[in-house]
Amino acid sequence: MTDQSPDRQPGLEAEPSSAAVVFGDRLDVARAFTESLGEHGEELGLIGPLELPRLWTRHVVNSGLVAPLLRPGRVGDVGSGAGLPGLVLAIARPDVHLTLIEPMERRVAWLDRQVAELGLDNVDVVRARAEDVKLKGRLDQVTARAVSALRTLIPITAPLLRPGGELVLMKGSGVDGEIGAAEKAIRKYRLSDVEVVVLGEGVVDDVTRVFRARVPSD
Ligand SMILES: C[S@@+](CC[C@H](N)C(=O)[O-])C[C@H]1O[C@@H](n2cnc3c(N)ncnc32)[C@H](O)[C@@H]1O
Repeated sequence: MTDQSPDRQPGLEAEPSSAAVVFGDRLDVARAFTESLGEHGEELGLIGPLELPRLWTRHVVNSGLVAPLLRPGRVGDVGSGAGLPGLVLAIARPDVHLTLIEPMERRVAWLDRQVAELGLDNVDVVRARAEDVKLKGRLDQVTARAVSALRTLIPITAPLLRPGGELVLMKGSGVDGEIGAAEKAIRKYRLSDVEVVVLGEGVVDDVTRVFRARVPSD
């Protein structure tokens, strides 16, 4: 563990050494975001009262581990909430454009404020549900975390992808069961190259799992 910020808020997890591995030269921006989320997240209803002591590892580093799966292009993050993983990925990957799709007004206001305060020019925030957002068939990749089970998440995320686009959906240890329950949706949206990618081995104690799949190119 390293603690770069002796003034950090009481209760906020000290910065783990994995943060430097994941964020590299973007660590200062990730640190500013984490400190701001630690300071305001609970009062704004963005994180629960138990999250401060694990904010870095369970949320920020966990989200940032997905960054190497993104390709330069346009990525949509469905249900960004506090900015996980979308805003964190925008911090880690300034070469990728992130569109954060979030229906709740208060969360959208938080995301807009963070984009401005962190000086990010590769993010836009759209207040909408995934089902209603005017981005059908436009995105190269779609991410999501803690929005819903795959069997309901695939039908609201896959339509946003351009032909040949890719789902990059963060999931917990029950992902294999979710894939089984989502068989019908996987067939309906003709997903191919379905795999579970495990990220962070040797870097963090709790690995991150991603459901990755491609929609047809035609
Ligand atoms: C449990 S929170 C998770 C937030 C964040 N992704 C995270 O990992 O902390 C679920 C978020 O998804 C949003 N959401 C729920 N249904 C949605 C939909 N149909 N389209 C877009 N966002 C949705 C909610 O407003 C909420 O911010």
